[in-house]
Amino acid sequence: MGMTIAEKIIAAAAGVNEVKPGDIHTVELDRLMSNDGTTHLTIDMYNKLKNPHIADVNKLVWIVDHNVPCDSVKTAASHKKMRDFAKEHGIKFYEGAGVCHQVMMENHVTSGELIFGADSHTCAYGAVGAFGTGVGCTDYLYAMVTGKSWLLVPETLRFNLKGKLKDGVYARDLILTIIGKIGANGANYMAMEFGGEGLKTLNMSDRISICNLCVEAGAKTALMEVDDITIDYLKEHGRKPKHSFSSDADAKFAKVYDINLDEIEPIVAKPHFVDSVVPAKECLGTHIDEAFLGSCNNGRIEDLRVGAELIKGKKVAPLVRFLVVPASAAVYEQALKEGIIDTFMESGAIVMNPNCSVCWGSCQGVIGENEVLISTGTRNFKGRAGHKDSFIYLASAATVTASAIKGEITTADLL
Ligand SMILES: CC(C)[C@H](C(=O)O)[C@@H](O)C(=O)O
Ligand code: SF4
Repeated sequence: MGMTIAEKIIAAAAGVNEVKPGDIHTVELDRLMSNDGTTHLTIDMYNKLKNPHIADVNKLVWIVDHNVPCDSVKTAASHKKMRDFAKEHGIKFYEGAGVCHQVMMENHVTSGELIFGADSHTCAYGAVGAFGTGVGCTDYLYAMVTGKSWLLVPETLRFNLKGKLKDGVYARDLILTIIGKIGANGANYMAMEFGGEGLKTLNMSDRISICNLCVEAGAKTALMEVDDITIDYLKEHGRKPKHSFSSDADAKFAKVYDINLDEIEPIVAKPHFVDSVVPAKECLGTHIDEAFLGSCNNGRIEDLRVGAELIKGKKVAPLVRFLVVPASAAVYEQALKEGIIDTFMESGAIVMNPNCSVCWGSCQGVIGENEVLISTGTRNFKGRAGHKDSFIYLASAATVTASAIKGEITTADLL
């Protein structure tokens, strides 16, 4: 029987020839990422084990990214716990290097790997054809101690991409459209697989943005076919694929969607759900207090370029805060070289260090009561960016930047 990409990766990690949805398998994990959101809890549990040990320290990558630099005495204590433990055990450790998923993509992930991350957006790694999935710290600890875990083989939703996105329309608009179409529970415990001719028109940054957000439709993981764009990206970063899987012609999908990229328009997700999507044009004129360009979804150099091109020679609207936060130190450096940071500074934007920033909403840039934020972050749940009575609209880098310039929601073509 034919298999999907998710099934092939699980079969390889379980050391069996064939798996099918609903089977449960013990799997060997390739990598284990954890960040400052929960690692202190993992360490506390680890210290209570009867026989604490790490199966293979080389699999572990720990990243301080959510509250960087540290914003409270409480956070300082959990960061110190993480740092000390990483040092004692020789765990690969990053702090200030950027948002965990971007750091993982730049430095570690390769095609065909099976990766657990103690973070829900670990599905981003599907951009290079790796099975990444988010786990809680208990599952993380088990995997850390044994090097293994178990997986229920998910069904797969297949998205056949056709055509090409129009000018001024971005990957972010595409994935918000898909989430709006299938709903926040539309892919619960399923793999979302992307392929087709249209995929070849999307660069690695687009692919990361698409896979990253699939968890907002409930997906267990997201996966893209490995192609020349994947191989070139890996080569540029000094890596080779572990496996280059694509689905068999007779693979079984729970459902197949044909998506015509030419039909996608700029989209906005309205407060307080990621699937509350409408064409951005329906939100024109909505007053904003703050705009955020950053996060693991849209803080890459490609996103900053889009924003910088729009804002060059213009100013952020009076009394609006525009926070620009590169997703990694590497992105920041590249933006400096290209004069992009200068452009943002000249416009009156506030450029911050690489971190989760407003997307996480408990470190910097939090919004107050009744305030409105337009954001390239991943979530717009009530209170996510600050006060419980505040409002978040999600959109592409272009729509966010255009809105920062206008002081109200607008699209780039209307500037
Ligand atoms: C802190 C972390 C556990 C959390 C997640 O799992 O996604 C965060 O990154 C988020 O985006 O809400
Ligand atoms: S940038 Fe946002 S979505 Fe990404 S890891 Fe940080 S808090 Fe989570």
